[in-house]
Amino acid sequence: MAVYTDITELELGALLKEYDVGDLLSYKGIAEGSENSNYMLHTSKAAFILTLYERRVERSDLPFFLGLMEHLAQNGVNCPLPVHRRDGVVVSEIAERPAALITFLEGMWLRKPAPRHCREVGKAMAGMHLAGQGFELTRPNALTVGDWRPLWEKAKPRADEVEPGLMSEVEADLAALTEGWPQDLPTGIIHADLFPDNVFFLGDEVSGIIDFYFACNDLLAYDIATCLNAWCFEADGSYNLTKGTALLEGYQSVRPLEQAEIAALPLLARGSALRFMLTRLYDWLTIPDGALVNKRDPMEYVRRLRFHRQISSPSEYGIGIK
Ligand SMILES: Nc1ncnc2c1ncn2[C@@H]1O[C@H](COP(=O)(O)OP(=O)(O)O)[C@@H](O)[C@H]1O
Ligand SMILES: N[C@@H](CCOP(=O)(O)O)C(=O)O
Repeated sequence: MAVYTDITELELGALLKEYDVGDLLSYKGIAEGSENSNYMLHTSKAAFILTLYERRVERSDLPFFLGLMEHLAQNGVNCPLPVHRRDGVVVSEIAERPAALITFLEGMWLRKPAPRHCREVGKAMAGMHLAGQGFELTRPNALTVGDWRPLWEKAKPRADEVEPGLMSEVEADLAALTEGWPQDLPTGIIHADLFPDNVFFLGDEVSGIIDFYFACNDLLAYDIATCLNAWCFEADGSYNLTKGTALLEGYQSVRPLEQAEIAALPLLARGSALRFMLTRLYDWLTIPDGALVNKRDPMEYVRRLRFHRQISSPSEYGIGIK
């Protein structure tokens, strides 16, 4: 689930008076998601999502996230559009949380994406990277290579509870990634959490991208690495080369990769696997059992890490260097 904060009809009715969105007809909490509280709203004019920002979202980052959605939507990306209040402001407050009203996107996320969907998400991601050019605000990635060590130090003492030997295994990854992390690759706006649950489809077409709350300026190819991890592995932990090839071909049909980006993929994929393993591990160890929050299995990403460690060429992901 992700409804950390309850809101009353009275509070919501009062909030909606600030907007020109009609009268409240119904609202309900949305079980999916993990970071923020989300409510689905129907008003006499349309359907909306109200997000209350809860966990890893800093209030000072909201102008970046909401401004980015507006910029991307204006530049051809199907993503939610933040609704401005009558006074022009987009960040409101309800139940002592910062909150924003955004437009509702049709579609559903795919539990079992096929190669054709991976191709489409590759295209959509490249389109988003191009559309991000020209966005005037910047935000450094708060979960990149230099941020992994402090997160790891918090989880490390109990890591072997999850899997014996994990502590030394991760230490070796951190050392290798810190040493070899690429610096001189093309940068821009990345989504940084483009998992299947953040991409909506209508039939076989991408109908929208949501959840920009990790978006930042970073290496564009790092976003691709995250997608390879999130879209191209099977439930048994094996890499699906057909899906990887489709995703990379889809991406390149919109934005061809530089040779250096292709060469860096194994390291970037390993780094991205470590990043998601670390946040999952931290949550796994700190969120009490029985809490109404989706706890995601860190071992899924430990297995990805093991796969990336033994890669000797990007061709194993489905792309060759010329
Ligand atoms: N703009 C939107 N249109 C339709 N549904 C949305 C929209 N934004 C969020 N949702 C719904 O809310 C769920 C959680 O949203 P998400 O942004 O992923 O939350 P979190 O940041 O907590 O992970 C999504 O899986 C989807 O069902
Ligand atoms: N995608 C991340 C967790 C963030 O969840 P989201 O619901 O905000 O996409 C993971 O799988 O670890």
